Amino acid sequence: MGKDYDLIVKGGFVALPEEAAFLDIGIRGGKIAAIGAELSAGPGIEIVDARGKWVLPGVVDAHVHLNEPGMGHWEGFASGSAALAAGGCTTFVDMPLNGLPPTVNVEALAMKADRAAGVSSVDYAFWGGLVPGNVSDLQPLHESGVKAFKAFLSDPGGETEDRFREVDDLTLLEGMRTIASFDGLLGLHAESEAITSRLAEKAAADGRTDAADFIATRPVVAELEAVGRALLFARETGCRLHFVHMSSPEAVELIAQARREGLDVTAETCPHYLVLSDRDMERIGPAAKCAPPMRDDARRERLWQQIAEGSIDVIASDHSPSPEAWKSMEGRTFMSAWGGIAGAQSSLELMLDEGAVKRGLPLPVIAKLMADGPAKRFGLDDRKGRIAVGRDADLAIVDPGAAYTLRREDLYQRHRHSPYIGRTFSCRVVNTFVRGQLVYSLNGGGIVRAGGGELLSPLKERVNER
Ligand SMILES: NC(=O)NC(NC(N)=O)C(=O)[O-]
Ligand SMILES: [Zn+2]
Ligand SMILES: [Zn+2]
Repeated sequence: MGKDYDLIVKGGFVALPEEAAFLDIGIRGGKIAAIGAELSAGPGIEIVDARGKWVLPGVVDAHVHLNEPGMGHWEGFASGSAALAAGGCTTFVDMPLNGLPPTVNVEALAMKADRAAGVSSVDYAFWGGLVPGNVSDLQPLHESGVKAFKAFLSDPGGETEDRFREVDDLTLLEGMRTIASFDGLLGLHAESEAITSRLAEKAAADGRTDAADFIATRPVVAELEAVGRALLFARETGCRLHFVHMSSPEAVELIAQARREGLDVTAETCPHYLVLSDRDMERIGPAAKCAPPMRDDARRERLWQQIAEGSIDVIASDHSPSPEAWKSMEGRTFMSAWGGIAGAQSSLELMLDEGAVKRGLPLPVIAKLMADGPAKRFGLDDRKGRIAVGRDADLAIVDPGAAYTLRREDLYQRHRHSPYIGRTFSCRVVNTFVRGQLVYSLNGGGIVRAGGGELLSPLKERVNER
């Protein structure tokens, strides 16, 4: 007779969907086979002692930019997935931009899948892009397994000719009609190009280049206008929408209202909008630059309330790395520095520290925002997102007593800048399991199993055979 389990994670404080409790998790063949108070450990079963630890479902980070193909010198699937694993993430969904070519047709998708295969340490899926001129590529991309489409309403930035571009209103409308026709999902970077670009021009003309000036070029109203316009188009087309990196509680409220009216729409925010403010952007400098910018403390606290009220569906890192030179004030200004936070490794620890420890949010709430919520929204919940029998054994084990101060050398990403360097965390990810395999061990050598990640929606034969 075969053994009941390959592995038992014993005695941890386990975040189930509805409650957290001291439980054992039995794992067999990479899946969760049993959850119980005292699972019996027969001969040959490996035991992981999780007493005194928190056991959470592995984070599903639905918003990262790992930059391959073409921009692997900025990040890459190996280094980016290592940082994610060290932060308790077991699945990511990679954005269609910042790599070259951008993922706006099936050919580009196949190139990206090639680069990730055998390289990523955690499981993954892909976004496709909606840009001017590619509406006819949306259905083929959908059939090739992209989990959602991304469009920018404002200029995504970057300097190359063939970079990802923002949509005009007609492209957005027609794209939404097409995506609705196959019941796909559209994710939006929602800031008004008309407002932000004119304010940026004026600032440039006046020689205003510092952090406060940058923040002033991207006001809350620019987010509200873009969200409002997209919701109007969603009413018109029936397209399902996901608003990425919402920075203001006003925008989250607009989305919540639309949902009450029956629209199929979700809101994402990121740890940086919850733990950093506009003042922190000024204090930290370009490592804390992103768009939309961080807001004032009152808005930040209101976002935490909206989390407690259930108005926010997804927390994602928006890990958008760049070389150090792009984040330096040498030869640059805050205004010309790269916009993007390279914080993937810290997402779960930030949410646990600031959410669970400081604000008393239950672990299941954090688990829902960081694993179950994104898994559901991005169609990965057949395998991912929960600690439940039958799901993949993807686990993040956190030591709630392992306070530490983040140093550059702790980071696994390619370029070691982060707005959180020097920050003291009250807890730390100690082990990350993907499908029952230990991938990251804080005290046992860091990344102990590289390159074992799987593409969750394999490209069709047709694509591979090209
Ligand atoms: N080109 C980017 O990666 N942009 C990202 N940058 C941010 N958020 O500052 C994003 O998601 O918009
Ligand atoms: Zn964005
Ligand atoms: Zn992004």
